[in-house]
Amino acid sequence: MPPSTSDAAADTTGVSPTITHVPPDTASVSPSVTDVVSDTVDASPVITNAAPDTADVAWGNAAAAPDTTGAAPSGTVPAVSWSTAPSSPETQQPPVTPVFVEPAAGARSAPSDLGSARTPEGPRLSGGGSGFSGAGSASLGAGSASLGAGSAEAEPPAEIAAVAAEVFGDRYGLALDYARLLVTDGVVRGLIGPREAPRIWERHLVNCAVVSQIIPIGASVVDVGSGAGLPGIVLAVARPDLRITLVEPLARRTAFLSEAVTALGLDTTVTVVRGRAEDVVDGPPAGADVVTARAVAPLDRLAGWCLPLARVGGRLLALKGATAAEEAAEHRDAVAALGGSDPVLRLCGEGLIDPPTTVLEVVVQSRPKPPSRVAAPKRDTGRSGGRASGRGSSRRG
Ligand SMILES: C[S@@+](CC[C@H](N)C(=O)[O-])C[C@H]1O[C@@H](n2cnc3c(N)ncnc32)[C@H](O)[C@@H]1O
Repeated sequence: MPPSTSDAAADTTGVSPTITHVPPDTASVSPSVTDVVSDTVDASPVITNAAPDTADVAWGNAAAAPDTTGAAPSGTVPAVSWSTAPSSPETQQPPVTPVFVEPAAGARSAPSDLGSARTPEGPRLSGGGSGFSGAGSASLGAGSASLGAGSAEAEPPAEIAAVAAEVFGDRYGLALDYARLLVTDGVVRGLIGPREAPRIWERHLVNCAVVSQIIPIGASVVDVGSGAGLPGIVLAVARPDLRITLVEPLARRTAFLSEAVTALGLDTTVTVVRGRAEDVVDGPPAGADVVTARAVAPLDRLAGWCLPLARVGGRLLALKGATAAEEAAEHRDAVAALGGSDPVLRLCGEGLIDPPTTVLEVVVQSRPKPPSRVAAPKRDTGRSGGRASGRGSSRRG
């Protein structure tokens, strides 16, 4: 089936998914946005009691990222090389049991403390900051040696400031607080690569926020593999009407997420669950209207993890990179076998960012039958004169 529109991006030529253009907004700024995140901090000494990671967390631009080691197909997702080289301690731990992560103790519970950080009219491009890192927070900022420099980097560059203000609206100040957190504690604690700090807005915050264009009002959202909160916390910042669950298996990341949620005053709308997506399917995250994932795994595996977390009629929104269309075509059959629709390629933020954020949307159409079991050997009842044998066999007296 050819794309439904002819003005699709060049990389979609000849492949099948329908391409849907989300109505563009009116802003004229076209920042250069790419999907590449470079995180080289896996060796960070802050890693201690981390849960197991998987080999699928370093997806993306394998050629460009030294730590992707060819384990992942190139170009399947924004290349967030969050790390996890096979030798990482994170890979050597036993599986984790899903747990809810309590909000950080002592952190402030209401965003009102942020006060002057809110600038509904537009970006605050200078000023003393909101005192976010550390102020009233249990541990964010503690031990951070680079808050000053990081805080300066948290301001969006001029060319994207107007877009950021438009995308986040009256939550812009909160987005700025989150940016400040990412470029300070996020870097110090090894959740964000240092090189990401200067481009945190265009490559991460705005890139994720525009996906809210295709999320209905009041939706329940599960963000699988949130990492430092992308896109989950960004969506929570931009859209207070959403109820969001962040699912992330690594302890140091859920610790950061929990602290960030509390410090940003998002406790009432955001829940952090430590666990793998495939292990939380029987828990509260299940039955969601929308499941999001960015840079977590190729579409077939992602569908296997995420579709069971959505209700029938709910949707997986997989944030992907430039080769999304090819990935959709490659994995269409696998997704269908999992009860998903044909993936539809949706472009979010057109007219705001260039390139727009590419999302593969899959609707949950049915629940696939569980794999059939191998028939158990017939139990010998003894009536035929044969001998009952084997473990667990029994005779009636
Ligand atoms: C490359 S990072 C991306 C983080 C974030 N989504 C972003 O775009 O910046 C992949 C994340 O997926 C998580 N992850 C890997 N396997 C997972 C699974 N089975 N269920 C949930 N999360 C998983 C990893 O722990 C890691 O935080």
